[in-house]
Parts: sequence; C-alpha cells; structure tokens
Amino acid sequence: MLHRLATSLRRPAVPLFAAAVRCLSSGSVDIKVPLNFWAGKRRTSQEKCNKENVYEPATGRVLCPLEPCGAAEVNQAVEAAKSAFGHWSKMSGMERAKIMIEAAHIIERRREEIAEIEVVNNGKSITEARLDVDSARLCIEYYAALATTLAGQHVQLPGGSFAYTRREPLGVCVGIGAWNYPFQIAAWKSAPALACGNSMVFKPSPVTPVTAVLLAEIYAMAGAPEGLYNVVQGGQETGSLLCHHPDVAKVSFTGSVPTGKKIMEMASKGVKHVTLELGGKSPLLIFQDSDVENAVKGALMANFLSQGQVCSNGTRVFVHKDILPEFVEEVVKRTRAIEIGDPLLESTRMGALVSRSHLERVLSFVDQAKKEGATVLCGGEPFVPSDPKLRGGYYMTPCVLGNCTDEMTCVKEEIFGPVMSVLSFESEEEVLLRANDTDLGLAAGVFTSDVKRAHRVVEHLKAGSCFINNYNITPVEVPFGGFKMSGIGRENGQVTIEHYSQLKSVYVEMGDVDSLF
Ligand SMILES: NC(=O)c1ccc[n+]([C@@H]2O[C@H](COP(=O)([O-])OP(=O)(O)OC[C@H]3O[C@@H](n4cnc5c(N)ncnc54)[C@H](O)[C@@H]3O)[C@@H](O)[C@H]2O)c1
Ligand SMILES: C[N+](C)(C)CCCC=O
Repeated sequence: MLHRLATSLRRPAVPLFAAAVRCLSSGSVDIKVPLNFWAGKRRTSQEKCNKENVYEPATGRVLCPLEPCGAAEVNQAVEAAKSAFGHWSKMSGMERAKIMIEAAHIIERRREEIAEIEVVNNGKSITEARLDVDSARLCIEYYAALATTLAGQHVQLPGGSFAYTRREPLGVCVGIGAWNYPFQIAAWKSAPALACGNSMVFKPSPVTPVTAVLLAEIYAMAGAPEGLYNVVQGGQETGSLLCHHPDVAKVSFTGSVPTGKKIMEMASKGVKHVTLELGGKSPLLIFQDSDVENAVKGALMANFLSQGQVCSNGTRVFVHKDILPEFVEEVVKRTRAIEIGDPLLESTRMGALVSRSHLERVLSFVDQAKKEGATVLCGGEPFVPSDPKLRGGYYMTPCVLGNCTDEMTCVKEEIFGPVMSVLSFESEEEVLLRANDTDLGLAAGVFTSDVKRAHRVVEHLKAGSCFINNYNITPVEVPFGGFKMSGIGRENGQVTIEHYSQLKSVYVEMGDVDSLF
C-alpha cells in the first residue's frame, strides 16, 4: 500500500498517488513521511549524525529533514536486497518482465504526480520533469523487453563435446545518484540491473531524496519481491558504507569526476564492478553551412535544459567566424526570451537551480569570466520572480558569454549551470584540436549540412555520445556514457546488459578424459 507523501499543508493534505490531477503548488508542500525504504516499507533511520534539511529550490523553503542511514540501516537494506536476489535471480526473464512492465504502467498512470514532486524537490520546469518521467518509464519498458531475450551461446567442440554460456546476474548492485535527474537516474540504473536478475540498493543525492522512494513504492506495487529495490538516504558517509560493503557486487555511480575517482578506489578494495557516469565539458561545433535556425535551437538545447545542470551539455559552442554575428544575434534573442519562474507553471521554461550554494557557485563563474575578458551578451544575474512566495528561490537569468578563448575558466571547467560560452573558429582541423583539448569526453555535437563533413568530424571527436544536427537527445535504446575522465561503462542500450551481468562458461565432456598424467 502506498504511503501518503506530503503534505500537512496550508491546503488540504493530498496523498501523493491520489489521482492523476495537478495537485501541488510551489510553497505548499511539507514532506512528512520517511524517505528510506527497504524490505518493502518506508523506514525511519535511527542514525543521529549528518542530519540536514532538504529544500524546495523554487521557494527556498525547507521541505523536510533528511534522515541519513548509518551502518546499521545500510546493513539492513543490503540484507533485504540479498534476500530478494535469491528469489528474483531464479525467475525467468518473462516473469521479471511482467513485473517491470506493470511498474512502467504505474509510472504512466502517475506521470503527473511524480513529475510534480520532482519539480518541488529539484526546481526544474514541469514540462521537463514530465519528459524525465517518460524517459524513466521507457527505460523500464525497454529493459523489461530485453529481460525476455537474455540467453547464452552454444559452442560445438571436438568429439561431440560442447560448451555453453550462461548470462548470470552479479548480485546486490548499488546505485548512487546525482541531483539533476533524480527519478530518471534511479530508473536508468535499476531497470537494467533488475532485468538481469540483480537486486539494488539506491542512494539518491541528499539534495534530492524524494522521488527515488516513489520508484521503490512503484516496484513494490507492481509485484516485485520485498527488498528488490531499496533506498537509503545520506551523503558521502552512507555512500562510502555502500561502496565498502562486502555483500555488494557492483556500484553504478552518477556524479562528479572527483567523487567518481573515490568510488572507483573504494570499489577496487573488493574488486567490485563499477559504472561511472561523470561530468563533461562538451563541445558543440557549428559550421558555416549549418541551418542556423536549427543550430541556434540545438545550442539552446545543449545549454539550458534543467537550468544548465546537465552532464552532457555542450557548453563550449564553437561557431564558424562567417556565421558568428548571425548566430550570436539569434541565440541571444532566444535566450532573453526564456521564461524564468515558478517551475510548476506550464508557461515556465526555466525553473530554479538546485540550491543556494550551487547558484552562488554558478554566478561566481560568470564573474570570473568577466574578469578574464569574456563579454556577457545576456543574463548571468540573480533573478527574483515577482511572485512573493518565490522570492527565496534560487533563480538566475540564462547567460551567453561572447569573446571567449580556450584558456578561460568558463571554457575549461564544468559550470553545471545556464552559462553558454561562444568561441569562434576558422577551420575544421583547428576546431577539432580545440574541441578535443580536454580530459573529459562525455558528449559532442556538430551542425553542418555536409554529410561527409558530419561523419568525418564525429569520427575525430573524442566523446562517448555524439550528436549530428541535434543535441541532448537520449533515447533509451542508445548507449550513453563517456570517454576519458567522463566515465566507464554505459547506461541504456543493449550493451548495458553486459555491465549488469556476468558470463559463465560451462564445458561438457562427452568422451573420456584425455589426461596428460
Ligand atoms: N554522466 C552522467 O550521466 C551524469 C549525469 C548527471 C550528473 N552527472 C555529473 O554529476 C555532477 C553533479 O552531481 P552531484 O553534485 O550530485 O555530484 P557528486 O559527485 O557531488 O555526488 C553524486 C553522489 O555521490 C554521493 N557521494 C559523494 N561523495 C561520496 C563518497 N565519498 N562516497 C560515496 N558517495 C558519495 C553524493 O551523496 C551523491 O549521491 C556533475 O559533475 C555532473 O556532470 C553526470
Ligand atoms: C536527458 N538528458 C537531458 C540528455 C540528460 C541525460 C543525463 C545527464 O545529466
């Protein structure tokens, strides 16, 4: 039975999964239910350390306290996952798929409610949050379908002997998420893990702890065994307990490069499998033969989704010098027109950044850019909406920086906010060298109407996800992940099955043992 999230409010209390109608408004939600979940139930943590508040970015109000899990709770969650693994891993792919498809149906029916809660906790616009929920659902549907196809190989050997391979699950997998796509990340990790027969303990970012628990309730409602997908809340201490836990077989992490390195180090102690989805500073190359209207739209998609807090963002926008004035005029015009404000309103296109400290960090990058000689072509200022209830929210105007050079901090470092740096280039050879001059390699894009140039350029770009004449589209059928320091492993697509399973080879002798001894 679903818990009632929310909401002793200034308005009537609303059960989370009450009805598929719009029910929340910014500034009206208090979360009163526990956010940890294991062995089929929401749980309160007994841990006394590291308590912190969870905020609503749109208003700056406290939503709830975060109750982090300590060693005792982490052990209970892992124990629950171990127990579920025993049962789940023995089910057929068809049986697992049935439950996952049911979970996807629940998500489809509850789309609006899940999206609203995501907005309240994350600050992104409701329009984007709905698309994130759709991506989560599609991912679960996709891996449910793949679960039914998991199979091994038969290999004929001399004398009638043979071998076969079995694709087996890893065991208890840990997922650790970032705050920019809380529900989507939880689904992108759990769907392939569960499809392969694993169980999962997921730790969301302490900044956005709310919607991963909804996913736990959804899997439970769909008929998953108790303990199949569990949620423990907390920050680095809880994450570290999970990474070191001897009963954990794999850690799948989404977050920053520095934390990713620590995760890999911790996992290496137990020789655990890792997937690392890390940061980026991706280039977008716009050639003189581009359709400029589409290139401008692509640059906006590459920079301003989720208030610019997207790992794959193409924040280094290289524009051929012949079309630079035309491009800049149009991109600035459209950036100025982006409607900022209450993320729960349909008309809003940019909501609030995730936290006060993150907003200040992003604004400090704009100040630094000015000091280093970049020109602010628009935005880059704190924004205070006229609605009094939003005055404490974490808003800024989306920013386009001109006159940028490769050495500037804004061009070198991941800002993770709505700040686009525009650079000029003259030749394909030159721009490729500059585009690849980074330790990161998550994504890259190219706009051109020359099909040969498009493929030639993509071949030379050192990035895991490349876009031709579009940007930041991530269909769940297509693998997603980074080159270089942007990560290890992939999410989505068929290949991810290999990252959540292991092969067993079985040799079968049909004759006598031919012993050398
Ligand atoms: N490649 C991708 O798919 C992808 C997607 C989203 C975000 N990101 C990256 O994530 C970053 C922003 O997210 P963030 O600020 O939440 O990242 P972060 O690295 O600060 O935190 C990510 C998660 O790791 C946990 N964590 C922190 N220290 C830990 C430790 N020592 N042991 C175990 N867990 C620990 C955090 O609590 C959080 O859940 C950006 O760099 C962005 O590019 C990457
Ligand atoms: C769906 N997006 C916008 C491509 C985001 C992918 C996940 C990275 O932060």
